[in-house]
Order: sequence, then structure tokens, then C-alpha cells
Amino acid sequence: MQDNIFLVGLMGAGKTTVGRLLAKHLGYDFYDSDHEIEHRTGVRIPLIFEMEGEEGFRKREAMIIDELTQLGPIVLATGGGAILQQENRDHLRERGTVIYLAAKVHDLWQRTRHDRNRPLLQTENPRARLEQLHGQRDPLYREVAALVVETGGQPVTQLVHHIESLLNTRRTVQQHANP
Ligand SMILES: Nc1ncnc2c1ncn2[C@@H]1O[C@H](COP(=O)(O)OP(=O)(O)OP(=O)(O)O)[C@@H](O)[C@H]1O
Ligand SMILES: O=C(O)C1=C[C@@H](O)[C@@H](O)[C@H](O)C1
Ligand SMILES: [Mg+2]
Repeated sequence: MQDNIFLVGLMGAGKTTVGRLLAKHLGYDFYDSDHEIEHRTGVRIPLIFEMEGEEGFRKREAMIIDELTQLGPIVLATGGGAILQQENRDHLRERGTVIYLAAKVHDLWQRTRHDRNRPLLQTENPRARLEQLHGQRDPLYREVAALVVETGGQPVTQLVHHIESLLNTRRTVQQHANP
């Protein structure tokens, strides 16, 4: 299961976009915990937040992450808040290679500002909210990640090539360490 790739990062970091393309390149199945929750409940995430609160959503998310991280090999795009729960962080770290897609708050805001499917950003000032979430979560993303990749102005295809080369280097180093 160590071949699994798990992407973490804030809303708009590109987990879904980068994850889908990376899976295609690697020939792995692609999963997205948010999409899986929506598929199974038959409703969009904002409605789950409305009916069950964030707490209800987090319970569903933990169950899905436990299940998906036992598959393999897969690329999994996690929800932005998945790393909040210790249980999820343990499953991610123990069952695959975790990659943190890091980004500047300004870029995250630009990438998410026209989308209404992220309940935590439906506030007066989504940019300030992203700033606050970044402050709270950046240490947790870094704690769980084996690799940190800065996503800036480069096209997604370039980012995917960069991740592939980091993964190859990591594999070679691990093979030399455990021949
Ligand atoms: N590196 C990038 N450069 C430019 N645009 C990007 C990049 N990564 C993602 N985007 C764009 O930003 C938007 C959000 O990306 P995406 O949905 O993949 O983020 P996410 O990390 O999955 O967010 P969430 O946690 O809310 O699911 C999309 O429109 C996507 O095309
Ligand atoms: O950052 C978060 O807490 C979230 C991110 C999205 O991926 C969804 O999982 C949901 O909107 C919550
Ligand atoms: Mg996503």
C-alpha cells in the first residue's frame, strides 16, 4: 500500500485537479473523498453541512478515508479539512505517501472565489477565512506530509511532472536504504 499517493492541502490547492492527472500518468485509480461522500449520500457537501453540521460531515469523511486508504494503488485527493482529525492523519501517513500541495493564500482565494460548493468559504470575507485556515492547518499538513510541493504559477501538467520526479527520487532513495 506504500505506493498510494494521498494529496492534502487547503481548498483550492489543486488536490482534485492535480490528483486526477497524476493518477492518469501513474496508471492508478483516482478517488476524491469529497466526491465519494457526495456520491454515497446523493447530495452536495453544503447540504450535508446544513443538515448535519461540520461535525456530521467530519464523521462521514473519517469513515471514507479509512476505507479508501485501504485500497491500492490509488491517488486520493482528500478534503481540505481531513487532516484535522488525528485518526485520518494516522491512516494517511501509515498507508501511503502524503503530498502537501502548498499555495499562497492569494492564489487559493483566486482559485475558489467563484465556487459555491465550499461551505466554509461562504462568508463575508473568504480571503480572511482562508488566511485563518492556513494559519491553523499549515502545521498539520506539514506534519503529515512526506513531500511538500509549492503550487504557484506553473501549469498543472508541469506540477504533475515535478511530483512524478520527486516520487521517483524518493523511491530510488528508499530502494538504496532497503535493498
Ligand atoms: N496549480 C494550479 N494553477 C492554476 N489553477 C489551479 C491549480 N491547481 C488548481 N487550480 C484551479 O483551482 C480550482 C480549484 O482546484 P481544485 O478543485 O483541484 O482544488 P482542491 O484542492 O481539490 O480544493 P477542495 O479542497 O475544495 O476540494 C480549479 O478551478 C482548478 O482548475
Ligand atoms: O477545508 C475544509 O474543511 C473543506 C474542504 C473541502 O474539500 C470539503 O471537504 C469541505 O468543503 C470542507
Ligand atoms: Mg477537491
